[in-house]
Amino acid sequence: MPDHQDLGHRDLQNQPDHDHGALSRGDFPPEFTWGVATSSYQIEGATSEGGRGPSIWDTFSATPGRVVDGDNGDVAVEHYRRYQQDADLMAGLGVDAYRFSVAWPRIQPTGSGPVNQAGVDFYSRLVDALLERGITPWATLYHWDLPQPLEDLGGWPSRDTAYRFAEYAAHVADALGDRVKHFITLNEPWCSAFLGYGSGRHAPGRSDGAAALAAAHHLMLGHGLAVQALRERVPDAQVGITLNLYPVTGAHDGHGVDDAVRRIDGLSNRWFLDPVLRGAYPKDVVEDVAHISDLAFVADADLETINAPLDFLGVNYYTRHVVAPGAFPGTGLVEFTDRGLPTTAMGWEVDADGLFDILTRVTRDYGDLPLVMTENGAAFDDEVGADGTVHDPRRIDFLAGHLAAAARAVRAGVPLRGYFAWSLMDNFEWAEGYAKRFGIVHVDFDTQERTVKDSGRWYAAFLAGDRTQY
Ligand SMILES: OC[C@H]1NNC[C@@H](O)[C@@H]1O
Repeated sequence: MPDHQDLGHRDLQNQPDHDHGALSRGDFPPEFTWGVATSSYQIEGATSEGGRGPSIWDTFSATPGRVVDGDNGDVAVEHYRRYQQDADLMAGLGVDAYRFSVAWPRIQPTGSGPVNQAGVDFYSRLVDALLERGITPWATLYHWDLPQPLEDLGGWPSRDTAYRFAEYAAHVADALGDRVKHFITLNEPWCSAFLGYGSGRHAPGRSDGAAALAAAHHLMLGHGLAVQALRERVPDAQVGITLNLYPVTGAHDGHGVDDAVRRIDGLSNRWFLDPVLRGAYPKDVVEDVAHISDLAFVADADLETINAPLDFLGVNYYTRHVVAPGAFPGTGLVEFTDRGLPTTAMGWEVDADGLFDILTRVTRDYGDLPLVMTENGAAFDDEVGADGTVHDPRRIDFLAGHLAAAARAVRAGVPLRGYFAWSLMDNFEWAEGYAKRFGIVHVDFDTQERTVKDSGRWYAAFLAGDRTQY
């Protein structure tokens, strides 16, 4: 069991803002884990095969107007049947590890009850395919595909869903724990709760602030209960959670900007970091949300359960939040703005310094718990050229710049233990459908042909020890 002491504020060595130059995997600790990441609904397809039940994303993407071009994950990139080919792709890239997610509706089609053996068998085959190629499996238990029948019973705003999640975690541990020793309980509970139940931009598409706060709590409660289930069944496992975290910067230094930064840092980062790593909700944010919810859903022992000791914190980093007080200062309204930096196809500013800032902040404020970059990458509009190659220099620049920032964080004292590029291959980008390509491997969605992009070749060379400029 981990025994990380919270060192409180640490004086991390200051580093120059930009140290352009050469970079190689030798700039990271020798035991550093290098991988690629995906998730079940985004790549598997075969949504009605192998006994799989419907998820909230099947329902959401079938609802007109919810997903660009009416796209859905029914076919995706056919990973369910092409997993051997995809494992070969990963071996060709030279990755140490592969972060995938287990689809709850494949394991328990209704979200509870006995396991669906065909679903268990698929992930067992996938794990064996990885191990045969010397690739370490990292399994995310929940990457947003909640079984629809559980949503029909109340979804994450309902406390019972947390208990169903712990039961599901136990089934996965029993099925895969003999070979899988790295588990991530949840991917980005902020998205599941606030996009799924707050803004409605993600499944199940509800817009109810109080429900979103209840969902966030029960996701974190499910996390804590799942950690217990994993520890009991796989005592030698490394267990963590993945949070999408953002450095938050004021657009200017005028009146009200500090409060805008505090509010957004609170709701984006501390609302999850504090319960999971400190066992308490941040008091200032509790006040910020008091007009939405009195948090009556919090039971006495919940925060102790949520604050389960972890072996690592997964950090997903894509960009920084730049904020300013809204049109009516003092009302708590905040506007998101930018700094005029180049953006990715998602409209997210490319800001590698933000990676350094968030990693050093987490270590400074939350102690020396090992960190793993469980996602980092960029969407750009890639095309296969007449010669069959995919030139994506901006993605190479993005990856090189962010790896340099990660190396800077390591030199500053951040206990960074791994990096997973998002994503292995182009896939279903949620409400954006297939219009946004994050892969280092291109997929022709009509033919399913995979083509390693220049960025995939670059990553493979980097992993092979080549030095790269950035
Ligand atoms: O938006 C890019 C990625 N962000 N984190 C969660 C993943 O499922 C997304 O594809």
